Amino acid sequence: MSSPEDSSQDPHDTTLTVDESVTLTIGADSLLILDNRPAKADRRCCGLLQSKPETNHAISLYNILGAEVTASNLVIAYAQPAAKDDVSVTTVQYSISEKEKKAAETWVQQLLDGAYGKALRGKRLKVLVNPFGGKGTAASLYQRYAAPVFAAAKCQVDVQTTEYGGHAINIAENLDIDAYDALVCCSGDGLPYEVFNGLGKRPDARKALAQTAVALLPCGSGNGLTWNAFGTGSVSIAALAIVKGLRTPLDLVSISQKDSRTLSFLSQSFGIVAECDLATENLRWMGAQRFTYGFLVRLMRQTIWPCDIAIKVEIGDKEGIKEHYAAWSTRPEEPDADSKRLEVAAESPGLPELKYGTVTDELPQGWEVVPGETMGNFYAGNMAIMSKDTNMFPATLPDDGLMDVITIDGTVSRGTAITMMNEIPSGRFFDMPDLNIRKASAFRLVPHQKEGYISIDGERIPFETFQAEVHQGLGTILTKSGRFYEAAGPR
Ligand SMILES: Nc1ncnc2c1ncn2[C@@H]1O[C@H](COP(=O)(O)OP(=O)(O)OP(=O)(O)O)[C@@H](O)[C@H]1O
Repeated sequence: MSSPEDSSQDPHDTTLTVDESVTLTIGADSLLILDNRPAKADRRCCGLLQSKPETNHAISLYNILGAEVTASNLVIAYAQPAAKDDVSVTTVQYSISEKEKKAAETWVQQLLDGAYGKALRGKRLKVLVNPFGGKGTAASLYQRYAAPVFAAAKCQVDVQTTEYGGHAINIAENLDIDAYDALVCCSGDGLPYEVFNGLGKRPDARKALAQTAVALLPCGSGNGLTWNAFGTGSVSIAALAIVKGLRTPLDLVSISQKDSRTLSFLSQSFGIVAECDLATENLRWMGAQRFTYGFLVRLMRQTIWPCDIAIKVEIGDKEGIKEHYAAWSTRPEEPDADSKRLEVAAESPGLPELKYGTVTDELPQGWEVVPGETMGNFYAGNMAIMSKDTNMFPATLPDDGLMDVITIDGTVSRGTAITMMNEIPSGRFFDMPDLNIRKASAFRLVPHQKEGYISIDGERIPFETFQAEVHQGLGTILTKSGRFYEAAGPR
């Protein structure tokens, strides 16, 4: 423990005493502040003696955004839990003498090491704001809830408003990838979809996708990327998670149709889910409720969406999928995995070849043909949570090179369909007998009808044959823990 008289700090000493009798101790998970200063007798307001403010408290290290020694103060900025789903930036400040400065500087480094762990400090962020995302409030949400968090964490921020549909594709395609650590979208999942595709269009696509992490400040209706990466729908909590975020590889899926090839990061759907997503655009004002409303309306009609489906199945049974999830989630962390991935991407920077060709090629050998005459719901997921409380694919993993493919027959009773929908938040949905689920590396879907909806990450693509193929760990996102949100896994 150091005294105020000490002029230097033992780099392993976790306690610093400042301002005569304030002790600051860095614990395993939190910073403890014990303020033993007497209340100032002259702190009077309107003739009343003010009580000493409550300053003895613990601040979670995760919430510490920044700390610095200025000319005569030690200043610590942190995210303080505010309303139920928010944090706000707060600072504490203690005066320090010239003699105490050196010790304080050493202690600050120790505090920041504990507060940031393996996360990069002072990230350089390119922020894209979609003025029309969700309910059209992305710009004000950013200013009010995210900007102060980034500023307190000393992130370098470059904000750009998207000016037209597809603008984020152009921005990502032409981005100076060495100038930024992450591309942060202030929108729904539509902008990250464009960003992944913009990075994917570059001649150095693989390098750009490995180098540039993508993150989402949740300003849309679904916000799947934020839920999976950070487990929140709050802009301020997501901003804190971006500041503390760890680079995490993410499988991306190539979608080919005729001669086009695009990338998907979240999901591909055909049938009831695609319609709920795409045919309810006029109900944006309802927020996420529009998906549930769309589902119930379509369910009452009990529609089927006939198609041919062939799947390159890797794990075909639920127990096998759970075992795979458990084994993958508990595997030891490979040291230097991120730098090795960056090296590989720099050596062969182009987009990976398609292993299974495109829809114009013969169906590859060994794919399982799934009956689709009475298809009700075809839904493939690359992430677990599609929107708040919609843990649709609990066994997905960020970079196992597999996507989870769900099929539900359109002839199941309405009662069963409603029970299935109600059991999604609890996770019991996964084990219901009418839910077929496979882990796959590729699939092809041929619609029989002339018109309908196919949704890729919530974006509409032409209603015609498409093929999907996973590329293991091709993209990069920021997550809180290097994995998807902990609560999402299968029960
Ligand atoms: N200035 C703009 N004018 C018109 N369209 C825009 C503009 N900027 C972005 N877009 C379009 O907005 C769409 C993306 O919106 P966003 O990212 O908010 O996702 P979303 O999928 O609409 O969100 P959600 O469905 O979750 O509410 C993209 O299609 C994009 O091209």
